[in-house]
Amino acid sequence: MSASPDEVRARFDRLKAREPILQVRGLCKTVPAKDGERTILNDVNFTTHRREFLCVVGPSGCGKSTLIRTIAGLEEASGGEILVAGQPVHGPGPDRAMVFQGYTLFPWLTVLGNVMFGLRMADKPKEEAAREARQWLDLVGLEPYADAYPHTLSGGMKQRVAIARALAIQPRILLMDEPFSALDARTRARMQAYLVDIWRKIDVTIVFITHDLDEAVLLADRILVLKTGPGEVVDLMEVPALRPAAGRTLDDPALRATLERLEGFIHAHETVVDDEPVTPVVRLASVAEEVD
Ligand SMILES: Nc1ncnc2c1ncn2[C@@H]1O[C@H](COP(=O)(O)OP(=O)(O)OP(=O)(O)O)[C@@H](O)[C@H]1O
Repeated sequence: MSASPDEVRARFDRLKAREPILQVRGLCKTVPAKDGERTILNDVNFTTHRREFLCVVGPSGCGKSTLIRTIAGLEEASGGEILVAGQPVHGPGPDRAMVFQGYTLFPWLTVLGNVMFGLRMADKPKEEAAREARQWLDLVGLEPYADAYPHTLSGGMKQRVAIARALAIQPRILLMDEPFSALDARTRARMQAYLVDIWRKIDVTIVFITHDLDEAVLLADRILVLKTGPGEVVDLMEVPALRPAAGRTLDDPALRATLERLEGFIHAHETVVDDEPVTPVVRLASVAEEVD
């Protein structure tokens, strides 16, 4: 059943009254090119609030990864600024953690060792780091696998360890760059449900890149829509539902309408980048259909 417009309005009023955690102001990114330079991101502006779940969508090559990597401090902005809890970003920091698409666990460390890694780097004593790491593993349902090595785990389990490892340093923002796109549709749907469950229990703001518009509509509070050539914001869309995922289904007419609007935006702004055709946006199954 759709949430009433008044309920949705009240929810977004509450969300926007929360402390801004991520402020992106006039962000530009240029890179050297044959004929001078190429603008990848142009004047990107948005604000994300505490405990918000923001999805970022846009056609291939529009600069989604560049945006999230610049927020992470892995790339330098060419102009503008990024503030996390009011502080300017000048490089990577413990207030932001990233989960990538590929499996990035350290293969020579156990699951527990992987989750302890950031805690040890932050000089936590070994026993305290192990105790905390076990709590994070418990949160993602993998405490029984603490002593296993990554190669013995399924793709979904590896990403749950990666999420636990990222959250263990207690970041303000969890940055996720297409974290589930290498997973099959069923596992992906389960991971979406896990992620929302975890996010509800902890104080973290999520910025989540996806190619999959269904995934964005099922997961997000708001969806940042980018276009290509150069990457610019075309909309910051509020998803008209009470909360992400649980109970959301694309049978809900309001969500269906949001999805259609998103598809319209993406198709209208799909373009040719550097004379190469752009890969079409992929849609996968809905959480409601797949989760057991
Ligand atoms: N350091 C760089 N030097 C040159 N070009 C770059 C650099 N970083 C990114 N690009 C180009 O900028 C564009 C945007 O790349 P980016 O990976 O951010 O897009 P994306 O929206 O994440 O793409 P996809 O959806 O395909 O993953 C691409 O055309 C890419 O080739």
